[in-house]
Amino acid sequence: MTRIKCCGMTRVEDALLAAHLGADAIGLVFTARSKRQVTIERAREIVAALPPLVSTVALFMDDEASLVRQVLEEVRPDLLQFHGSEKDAWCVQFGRPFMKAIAMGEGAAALPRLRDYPHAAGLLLDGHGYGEAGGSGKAFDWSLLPAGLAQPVMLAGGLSPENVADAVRAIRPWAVDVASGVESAPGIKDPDKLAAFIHAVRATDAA
Ligand SMILES: O=C(O)c1ccccc1NCC(=O)[C@H](O)[C@H](O)COP(=O)(O)O
Repeated sequence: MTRIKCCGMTRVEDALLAAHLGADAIGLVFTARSKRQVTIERAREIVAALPPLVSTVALFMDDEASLVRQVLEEVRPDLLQFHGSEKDAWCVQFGRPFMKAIAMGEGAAALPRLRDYPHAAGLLLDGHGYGEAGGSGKAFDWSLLPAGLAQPVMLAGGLSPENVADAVRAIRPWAVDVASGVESAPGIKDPDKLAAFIHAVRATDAA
């Protein structure tokens, strides 16, 4: 079964809808580099409203360790996700499971970085270029992915209700992740797109 993470939640109602439609995880973006940045207060409201067994992922991009610690203490996410040039040793300092995003936008030049995060619980492969923010809506060339990566792969970057079935069939990733492809505006989820995205993944799994 392909896990589904819906990222860039800024409203309680969107996070609840994603959960009730069957999303496995929601993402909360804390970096100021994002158009989907949430305050700690709003993040706490979202986390408190979620039903059990829906995971919460806190995202950062080259932020201060003090912000990560504050979020861990005050929001209590299940998983961290680092989106910038953070090194494996830096990510490990928090003693929590983390995903490392790898910018795949440069094509084959990005492949060596897939081996740089031995302590990551998984790799989130995104479509933007190195140093650029996530949530870009850019896809990358899925055929670049080497077989037999040691860590679970979360496929991201330009996924939408229209292309996610192809992505799941082509890659069979551990999980898929979407932000802009299910939005009407940055941080505002479109209920129809959200439902269509989750349905497309589940239908592909079942086929
Ligand atoms: O979503 C953001 O605004 C964002 C900004 C800075 C760093 C990371 C960010 N999002 C990370 C995600 O996990 C997104 O879901 C991922 O980049 C896919 O986005 P999209 O291509 O829009 O589906």
